[in-house]
Amino acid sequence: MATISPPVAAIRVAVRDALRGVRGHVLVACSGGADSLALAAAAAFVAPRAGLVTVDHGLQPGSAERAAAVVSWARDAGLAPAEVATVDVSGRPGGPEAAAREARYEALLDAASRHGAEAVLLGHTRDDQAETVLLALARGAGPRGLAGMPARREVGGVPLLRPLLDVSREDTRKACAALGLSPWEDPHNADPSYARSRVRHGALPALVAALGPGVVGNLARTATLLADDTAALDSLATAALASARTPDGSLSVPALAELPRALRTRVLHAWARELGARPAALSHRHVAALDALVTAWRGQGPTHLPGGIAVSRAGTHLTASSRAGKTASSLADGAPSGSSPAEGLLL
Ligand SMILES: Nc1ncnc2c1ncn2[C@@H]1O[C@H](COP(=O)(O)OP(=O)(O)OP(=O)(O)O)[C@@H](O)[C@H]1O
Repeated sequence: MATISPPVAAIRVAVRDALRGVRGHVLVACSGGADSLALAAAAAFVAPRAGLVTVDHGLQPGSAERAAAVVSWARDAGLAPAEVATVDVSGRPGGPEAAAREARYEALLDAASRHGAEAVLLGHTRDDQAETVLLALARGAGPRGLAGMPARREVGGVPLLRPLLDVSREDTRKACAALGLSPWEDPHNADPSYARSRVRHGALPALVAALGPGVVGNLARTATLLADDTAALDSLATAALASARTPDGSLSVPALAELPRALRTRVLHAWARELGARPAALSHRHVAALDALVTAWRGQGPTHLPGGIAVSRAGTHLTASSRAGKTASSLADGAPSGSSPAEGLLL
């Protein structure tokens, strides 16, 4: 009897576990790299119905050929539908990486809705999670950033699943080798002009050399622990925001002032997003300035948030207005920043 290689088996188990309760059709987002190729091969084996989408960003020579090769493999592997989504990344805000990511997620969500997929599967591994945590630590992120990438997150009504967050990158490579698959090597992954690449090839190996091989798994575990804490605090903050709200859409300063800082800053962050501040542009400085309107009030002027929103203290209320002259309640109703569901997604 043929034996299955342990990495292939481990990845199939991880995918099966992630799909527990999913009866319908799922789509694998596959770049052709080892991680998502191993994921797609496992999904073809364990999912009741799985298809594949590969996004062609048109940013590298040969990207169309790569996409066509991935789709051709997927059809042979029994994944249906298997399709290329071609995206235009020009004219989007942020750097080229952020633009490509946003365009990619939009295309994936669009494919999911066209095909009525119950979920989209992404190939992020434990190593990607450890890199994400290190990058977050280095930029001084709070618990939300240190919580890394969620195993499940709903965006625009579509669950995005990451079944491989407990699987090492080495195992996805071994699985591909065991299955006779030749993954595509993304040249960006080795390009030292990207911080993630420097973490992958420099910082993380140095930490492993200094502290031992458990570092990668431990960083990833930190993300899981903080994700639990963050989810609990977020639900408390949602309730606290509802209690601090007044009928005209402003927030009650006394209600905010009595909250512990950890909750208050979450409430203010959530309110700023609701008012239309783009998540990617909203920094801890904006939230600290909002907090000062509550806790360090000395008659200061308004706090300006990304998206042309100004928040002022008026007596015992925080009120918001936009450059266009809208007030807090109409701002919150209208999602004025034009943000897409894919914006602000953590990769
Ligand atoms: N061009 C693409 N088309 C479809 N999905 C993609 C594409 N690029 C990335 N993805 C999805 O996002 C995940 C993370 O991609 P990223 O490039 O950040 O990591 P990676 O470790 O290089 O992954 P991989 O080895 O699968 O390319 C991939 O595993 C895949 O699910």
